Amino acid sequence: MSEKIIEIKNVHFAYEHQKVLDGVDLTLLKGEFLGIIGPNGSGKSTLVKLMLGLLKPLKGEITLFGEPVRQFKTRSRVGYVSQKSNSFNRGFPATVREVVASGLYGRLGLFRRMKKADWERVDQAIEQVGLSPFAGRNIGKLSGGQQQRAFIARALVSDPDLLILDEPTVGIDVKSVEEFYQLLADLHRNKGLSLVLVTHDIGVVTTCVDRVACLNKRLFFHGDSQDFREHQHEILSAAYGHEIRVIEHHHHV
Ligand SMILES: Nc1ncnc2c1ncn2[C@@H]1O[C@H](COP(=O)(O)OP(=O)(O)OP(=O)(O)O)[C@@H](O)[C@H]1O
Repeated sequence: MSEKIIEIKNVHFAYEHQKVLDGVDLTLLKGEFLGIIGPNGSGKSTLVKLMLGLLKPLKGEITLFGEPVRQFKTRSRVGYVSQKSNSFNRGFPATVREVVASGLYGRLGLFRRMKKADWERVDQAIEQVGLSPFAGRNIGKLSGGQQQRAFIARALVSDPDLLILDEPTVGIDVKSVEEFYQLLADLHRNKGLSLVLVTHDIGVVTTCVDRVACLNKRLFFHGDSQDFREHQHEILSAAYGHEIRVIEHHHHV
């Protein structure tokens, strides 16, 4: 059987008195690409923070690479790009190379000097996301889509086995979004990376990912994207609470 990268069992969570997650069970196997969808405020980012051990469940268990997440120490195995990564101040004084290098600090310790081999890894990660021509440019002087690629490179520089992306395409134009999904599909296919993508783009989950989780406090669906496609109308109406029309996207990945 494939290795379980993430296992979430009967997880409940509340902020003060507001119940946000109610009995969620979810598994991510090695090499899987999971898309998490759900309406605004349905608990997606909270679930991601629980997966990362940044929040503690009220009830239930979460393991990462087979270890209880709160005790998990090998942080470099997990790359995380949060929703807010790209709300960067235009004047922020760091180059793409420096921002990407900061992804190694967790492993190296903030004050250890970067060696030549470390800078080579940085440049390799920058190349992987197609940003080599911008490596020396100030991060604030890139477009939103390019900045997002820089944050992916920062998450990739420690060579993680798992990449978690929380709504990474907010505020990015259609063409850059297409390229971005292409990049994720390549990483998934060619590097065997396990991926979790939180998105509002239902078209993407029906075309790019292997597995879909549809959340609104509890899971309304967790299964293969093919099954999701066949039943998406019922699943989405149940989870979003009203009839929604899915606009078909054709992502060429
Ligand atoms: N730090 C917090 N303190 C109190 N309530 C919070 C906090 N973070 C989120 N919430 C509330 O918990 C609920 C779930 O929020 P969460 O961010 O997990 O949803 P989401 O599905 O990621 O939403 P969106 O799609 O809008 O980003 C929301 O009602 C939100 O207002």
